[in-house]
Amino acid sequence: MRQADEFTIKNKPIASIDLMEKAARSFVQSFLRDEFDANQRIAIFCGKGNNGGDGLAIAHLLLNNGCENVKVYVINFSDKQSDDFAINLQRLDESRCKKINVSTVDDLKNMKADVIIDAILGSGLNKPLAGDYEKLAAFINEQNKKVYAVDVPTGFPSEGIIPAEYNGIKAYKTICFQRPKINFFFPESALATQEYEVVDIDLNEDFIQQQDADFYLVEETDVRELLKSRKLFSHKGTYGHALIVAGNADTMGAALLSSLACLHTGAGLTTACIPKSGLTALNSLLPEVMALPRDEYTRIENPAKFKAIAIGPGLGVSPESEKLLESLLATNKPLVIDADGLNCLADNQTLLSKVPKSSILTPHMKEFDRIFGEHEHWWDRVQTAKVQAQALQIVIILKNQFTFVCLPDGKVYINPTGNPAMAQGGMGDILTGVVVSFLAQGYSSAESAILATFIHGRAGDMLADDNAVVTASEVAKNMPKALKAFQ
Ligand SMILES: NC(=O)C1=CN([C@@H]2O[C@H](COP(=O)(O)OP(=O)(O)OC[C@H]3O[C@@H](n4cnc5c(N)ncnc54)[C@H](OP(=O)(O)O)[C@@H]3O)[C@@H](O)[C@H]2O)[C@@H](O)CC1
Ligand SMILES: Nc1ncnc2c1ncn2[C@@H]1O[C@H](COP(=O)(O)OP(=O)(O)O)[C@@H](O)[C@H]1O
Repeated sequence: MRQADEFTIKNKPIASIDLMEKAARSFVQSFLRDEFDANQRIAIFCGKGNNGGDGLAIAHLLLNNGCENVKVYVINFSDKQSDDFAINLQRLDESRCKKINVSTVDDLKNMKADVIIDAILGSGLNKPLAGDYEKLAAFINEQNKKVYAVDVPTGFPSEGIIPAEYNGIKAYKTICFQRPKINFFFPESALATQEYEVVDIDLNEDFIQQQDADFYLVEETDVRELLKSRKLFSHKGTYGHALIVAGNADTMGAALLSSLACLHTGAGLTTACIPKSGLTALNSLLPEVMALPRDEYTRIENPAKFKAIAIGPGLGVSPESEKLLESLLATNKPLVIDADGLNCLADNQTLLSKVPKSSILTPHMKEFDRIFGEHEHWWDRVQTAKVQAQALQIVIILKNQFTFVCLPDGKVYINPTGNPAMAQGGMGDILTGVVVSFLAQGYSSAESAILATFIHGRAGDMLADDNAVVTASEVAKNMPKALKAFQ
């Protein structure tokens, strides 16, 4: 973003002070949508870098928008100041805005505010908060007021490890510029901000898009580009035959859910390889799905006849499961490996090196750590996923509220869809069915993973518009509608 900032200033042409003004304008627009009471006491805390410069410009704009009770607290803990901060300070001095210089936290004894704007430190944070800054963050947090952070809460790193003992400002909302910070996608960010909103500040989009980055946020346009519509004269053979090796006596539901999702995502044929005890349930609940009774097998006869194979949901961890997995690994065709398939890999790490290239692993956090080692921080976990996807030449779908799709070329696609209404057992089984369905239909592993995570989440989002909770089978059944929205 810093490069985009510089590029925009050089090429637009726009002076950095005008870009700051634009950022402040976008912030104020969003802020006033939430906080429309013009009589509220608004305290704006400004550091002396560009984040603080934004804060000063925001103060000016709020006054011009009829907010009468705006007070600026200039945080004077450092002698250094940025050029644009200095320009905006001069502008503010010439206005009627009240300004207080803060040299120590004691200067804030009489501070009164209904709402606080945090413009102390932004993306320039280069070390953990300590000393006066740490005390100031604690003071602001103790006020128990709504805090709106400008671009990033003070003390929150935009990227890298988020310390477990987070000592920065706890914002009610962060209004950030042009792109979300990567760290907003990690669960630890909940310590620093309850929510975030991205506002446009007119940075040069072409430049941003051309940047060679490690992290990409999947957007609707990407999905629209990837998805192919069903063709005239196509038939079930056109859309591939998927095999799902899943289920056990007490976890047959997992196999049914994956098969249901595979069916509803459009695979031409779906076969479920399940224990005999599940056949009645399969035949009565999912008559479209074929069965391959599993009890007597420790390997699949003729796996080559399937275009795509998934293994794991509800499978159980046992020597038989491991043998089954091993036999599929030996075919050297990409597999989708989930749940107990992953647990078998964790139990027998020698199998990991046998995972065929372009296979897709779909672990949640715990499954991931069982295979690749414990991780204290999400940042580290995603770095490991990125490295392992490259080393093993596979796709790793690391699942969470925001799912990270790590590709063999080292790129990481962040999936923005999905919601807490989906936090219920069986949701991962659905994702497996969706992934294998796309794979069967001829999409590449990377495409299947990106499409599956996005549309699975979107199907859940559509349902969550009217429902507090959505079940896994509802998400599966909503896949056709979610897909249709992209045609
Ligand atoms: N990019 C964009 O698109 C746009 C960005 N804009 C805005 O600019 C903001 C970034 O501004 P910025 O680069 O001036 O840094 P900022 O966050 O104000 O910090 C200032 C100084 O603080 C210091 N410091 C750091 N950590 C510290 C610590 N723990 N404890 C104590 N001090 C610490 C450090 O000084 P140093 O340690 O190097 O002496 C640093 O130089 C960005 O968040 C956004 O609001 C918009 O205006 C326009 C478009
Ligand atoms: N709060 C949430 N927001 C978005 N997606 C969620 C949320 N909770 C769960 N999901 C999605 O649901 C799925 C859960 O997978 P998993 O934990 O393997 O479930 P299960 O083992 O019960 O099938 C993942 O795809 C995950 O992204």
